[in-house]
Amino acid sequence: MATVEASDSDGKRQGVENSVTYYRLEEVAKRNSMKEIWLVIHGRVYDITRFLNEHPGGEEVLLEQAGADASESFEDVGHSSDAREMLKQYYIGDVHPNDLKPDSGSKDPSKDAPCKRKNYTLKRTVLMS
Ligand code: HEM
Repeated sequence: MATVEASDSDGKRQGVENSVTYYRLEEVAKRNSMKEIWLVIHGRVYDITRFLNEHPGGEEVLLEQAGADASESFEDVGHSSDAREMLKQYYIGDVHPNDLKPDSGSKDPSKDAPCKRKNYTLKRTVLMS
């Protein structure tokens, strides 16, 4: 696996807080099935395999973004702060610095296809704003 432990250069872990695992985008791209599904949101990598069945927006939209940068579609939906809080439990590391786009991957229209699910409602956004 092409990962780099930030605090692991001498082979020893120096404490959990300082340890970041970096993933290359090609590594993330392989995790694109129901068996294992990773997403990138704002430069962070999430293993959402066990969240698939629990996602209130359904598993289909997550599978559409599997292995890719879902920053734009995640924002397009207008997810609540609860949803953002949930992200933390699926966080596994950061995108490798060499693969980061200047804007952390949130605005590249060629890569970030907007969520393709038709007619999802934004009622939560409206209610909450
Ligand atoms: C791991 C990342 C994600 C988490 C933790 C998450 C979490 C949630 C949660 C908690 C909700 C309920 C509404 C809210 O609280 O905002 C929701 C709804 C929804 N999510 Fe996600 N979501 C994630 C990724 C995505 C992605 C990548 C898409 C792509 C389009 C998506 C599409 C939706 C849709 C369509 C709804 C339903 C909105 C509605 O009908 O009100 N989600 N999500």
